[in-house]
Amino acid sequence: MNGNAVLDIRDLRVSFSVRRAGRKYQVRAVDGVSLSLAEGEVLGIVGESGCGKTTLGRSIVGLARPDSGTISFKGTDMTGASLRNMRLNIRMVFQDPYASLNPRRSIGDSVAEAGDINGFFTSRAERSAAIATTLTAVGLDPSFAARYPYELSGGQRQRAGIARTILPSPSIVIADEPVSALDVSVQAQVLNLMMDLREQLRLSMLFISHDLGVIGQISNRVAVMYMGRIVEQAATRTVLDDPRHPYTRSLVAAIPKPDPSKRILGAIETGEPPSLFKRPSGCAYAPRCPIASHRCLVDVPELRSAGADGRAIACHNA
Ligand SMILES: Nc1ncnc2c1ncn2[C@@H]1O[C@H](COP(=O)(O)OP(=O)(O)OP(=O)(O)O)[C@@H](O)[C@H]1O
Repeated sequence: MNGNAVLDIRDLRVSFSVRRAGRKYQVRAVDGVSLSLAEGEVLGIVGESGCGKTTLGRSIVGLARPDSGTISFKGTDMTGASLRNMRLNIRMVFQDPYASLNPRRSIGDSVAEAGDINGFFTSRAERSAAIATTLTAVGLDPSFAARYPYELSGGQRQRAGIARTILPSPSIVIADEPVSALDVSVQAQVLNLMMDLREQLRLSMLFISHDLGVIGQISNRVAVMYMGRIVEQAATRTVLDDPRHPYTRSLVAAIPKPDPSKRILGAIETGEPPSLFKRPSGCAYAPRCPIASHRCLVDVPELRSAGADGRAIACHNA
């Protein structure tokens, strides 16, 4: 395992049994993912809808059961065992704060829930003070404790959703598309809040998004996912300035750039979007890839380190 990693994932596989047109399929949502997250680091996970990003995040917080592989927090494997206290160290912010805020509970009760379940507060006064401090930390007035989710705007609700994940203060936050459902005008405010909290609380973060532009603003490193696998991983600047995997190139090309000299050429995809029901036998990206060769149709490329900057790529031809 990586020496200073707070989170280390090895060969994680998560699949679902799905019925379609009378037949039973095994959908491999996460198909052999390995990654590590260093203390204080923000690792962006990017890829299009259905590539397995959410399933990866959910399995780390114990909401999806892995078929195999290991998930270690500071060196202790969390798969299998019921390690409730350990789970408090890793919390998840969801795209839709309604998914984590119970509409019938006050914001204060929702924010305190993990602390309540785990006997974190020794008195009512301590609990109220912790709620007030946490609401203030996410930019909400302490009076929001008495309100209900329907009384809040989208941005305020996501702030409350974030407050819920930092009481008690965790080591790692998994943020799953935390700004995608918000108006563009409030997206930057919530991203800034997450960056401030990361610094103040010394959080490590897995930041999941389909939008490489958003990931670029917030992450130190990026892992690009395609059909359940990581196809390229490198420092954020390296990925944005010099993407090598043809899929990463198409994602970077899709970020609007005013300067034509910065546009990436030769990144046009062909073919159908992927379906996990028809996984190609070789490289999963080959049917859409502009540089695919015969080998790509039969031989699945492994993620291999490529270059001194920590870059790894899974491509025969990049
Ligand atoms: N509980 C489930 N039962 C069956 N299939 C599932 C389940 N959860 C996810 N899947 C399937 O696993 C695949 C990966 O889904 P996942 O939500 O992890 O992808 P994603 O990249 O997060 O996409 P999105 O951004 O649309 O949420 C998809 O094909 C999805 O339909």
